[in-house]
This record gives sequence, C-alpha cells and structure tokens, in this order.
Amino acid sequence: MDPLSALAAARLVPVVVLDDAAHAAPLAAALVAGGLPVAEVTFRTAAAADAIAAMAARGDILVGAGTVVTPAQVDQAADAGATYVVSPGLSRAVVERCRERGVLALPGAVTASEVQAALELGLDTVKFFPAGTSGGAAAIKALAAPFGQVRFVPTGGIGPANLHEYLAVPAVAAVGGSWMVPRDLVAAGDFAAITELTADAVALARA
Ligand SMILES: O=C(O)C(=O)C[C@H](O)[C@H](O)COP(=O)(O)O
Repeated sequence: MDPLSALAAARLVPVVVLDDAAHAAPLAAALVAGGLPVAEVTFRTAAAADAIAAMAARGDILVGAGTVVTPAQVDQAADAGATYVVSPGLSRAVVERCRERGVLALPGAVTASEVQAALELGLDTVKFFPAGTSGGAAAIKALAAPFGQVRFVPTGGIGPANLHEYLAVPAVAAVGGSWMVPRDLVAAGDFAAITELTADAVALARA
C-alpha cells in the first residue's frame, strides 16, 4: 500500500519528538500494540534520523519524518527509511527533493494560495497546519469547496476533545497529533501508557 493510502486507512498520525533514538524501537512496538502502526518522527531533535532507521528496520510500521524544512533533511529522512516527509510549510525545494528521492511530500498549507501552490507542484494532499489557529475544521470545509480534488491532514491543536470535528470532514484523509505520544512519557520510557493512549485514539477515531 502506498504511504498516502496507508495514512488514510490509519486515519491518525502520531507526531513524535524523540530525545533518545534508543526509545524508537520500543515506541514503535507500543504504537503497533495500540493498533496504530504509524509514526511521524520530527526533525526537532538530533535523534530523528537514527530513530527513523530503528523504526523502519522493524518492517511493521509506516515511518515518516516531520518538521522537514530543507532538502538535506529530506535526504536524511529518505536515507533512514522514511516513506513520507511532513513539513510545517510549503517549500518547492523540499517537495522536489522528495520527488527525486521517491518519498511522499506532505507540506503544510492553510490558505487558498498555499493549496493552489501545492496543486501547481503536483500534490493533491496537504498538511493543514497549524489547524487549531487557522480556522479548524470549518476552514478545511471552506477550502474543500473550490479545491474538491485536495485532501487534508490537519495537525496542530487536535486531541480527543475535537478529533471528531476534523474526521467528520470528507476532505480530511487523516489527523496528526502529539497527544497520542507525549514527549515526557516517551522520554520516561512509559510505553504501556503510550499503547493505552494509542488504543484510545484508535477507538475514538472509529466511533
Ligand atoms: O513540525 C512539523 O512538521 C509538525 O509536524 C508540526 C506538528 O504536527 C504539530 O506541532 C503537532 O501539534 P500538536 O499535536 O498540537 O502537538
């Protein structure tokens, strides 16, 4: 299954900040045990590339990179085994490097002009970030009216209390968030708690 179809099937994308790459494999196991074999490992720490490699080596989880803002980071992510690359914003250089490396590009876009720029780059799915401060589900509905061919992955300020608002929008492919994988729980190695949070999120998404 291609990464976009797999993300759409999962409906949820855990956004991970890992301080220690040694936590990557047990975190992946916790996500899989919770019924969500998906992870977006952000390039917010120096552990990102090694963490992606450790998760990708398992072969049972869809691993992507987040917070990717340069072509060099695309290369680091692709070399480590990431199959998709998520960016806070829209960068032609990053999208084109993703295409050259054969990985899915999911750039951030929250305005009609940014969505149009993504279409011009040959994309039909964008990350709607920061969702919570950019009009939320209503804004996605508004954009989906003229851009019927575009699907959105909202992220930023989403959690159990508002998840359904976003999943109810037909143009939403999946929802990303860190609430399933709190940085402090990961750093503490509390992977049982991560499995519980993940299972709760999966059940909520299916409700
Ligand atoms: O930097 C990136 O490329 C990102 O992936 C941004 C993150 O998706 C959001 O910062 C997650 O927002 P929360 O779920 O509210 O913690």
